[in-house]
Amino acid sequence: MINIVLFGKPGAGKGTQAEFLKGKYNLTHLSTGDIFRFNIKNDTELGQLAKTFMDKGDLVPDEVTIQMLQSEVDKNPHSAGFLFDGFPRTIAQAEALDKFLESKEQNITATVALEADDEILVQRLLERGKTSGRPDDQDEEKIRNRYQEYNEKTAPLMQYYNAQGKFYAVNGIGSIEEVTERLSKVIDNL
Ligand SMILES: Nc1ncnc2c1ncn2[C@@H]1O[C@H](COP(=O)(O)OP(=O)(O)O)[C@@H](O)[C@H]1O
Repeated sequence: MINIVLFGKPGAGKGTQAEFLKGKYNLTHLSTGDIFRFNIKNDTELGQLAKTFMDKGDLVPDEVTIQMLQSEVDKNPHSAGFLFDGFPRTIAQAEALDKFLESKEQNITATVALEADDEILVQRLLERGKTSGRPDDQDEEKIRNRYQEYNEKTAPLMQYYNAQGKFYAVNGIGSIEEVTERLSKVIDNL
């Protein structure tokens, strides 16, 4: 069983790469962003709560996100492994995930980061915003706020996983296939 955290700044290509990796390694893909958006679309209680944070580019509170993620994992008891995309995003989430997996006699195998320059990513997101319909992609101020959230709350996770000897980084700039190839090399060597 392998459990991979796909790590990277907003727009780094996590969702795109996850689409390829989940099939290749037979993993259950859990994107917290996608799950929140699904709930917003269906106007659930969780969606209404998450929307107030997401629309501003703020993180959704940890308790809400952690609980949701755990229930998604529990919905897939026969999974051969998970690909976590957009989670964890804070140290509290990473600690909760470690504890939760430990209670199931599992752990995170590796965290793989997609690296890319902020200015390239902001342009990518603004481009995506033209067609995605995502309010958080359509306004440069909201995008900048997501980067601030990332730098303050998410970036420290690199150190967290590095201290566990589980952190790997690949260059996220290149064609989709090139980046998939780089990620696969890391995963194949785990
Ligand atoms: N693990 C998480 N913790 C808190 N909020 C989250 C988490 N995952 C997603 N979100 C919320 O959903 C938004 C969109 O997330 P995501 O789709 O992963 O987009 P991106 O990485 O492109 O910013 C985030 O800005 C945040 O508001």
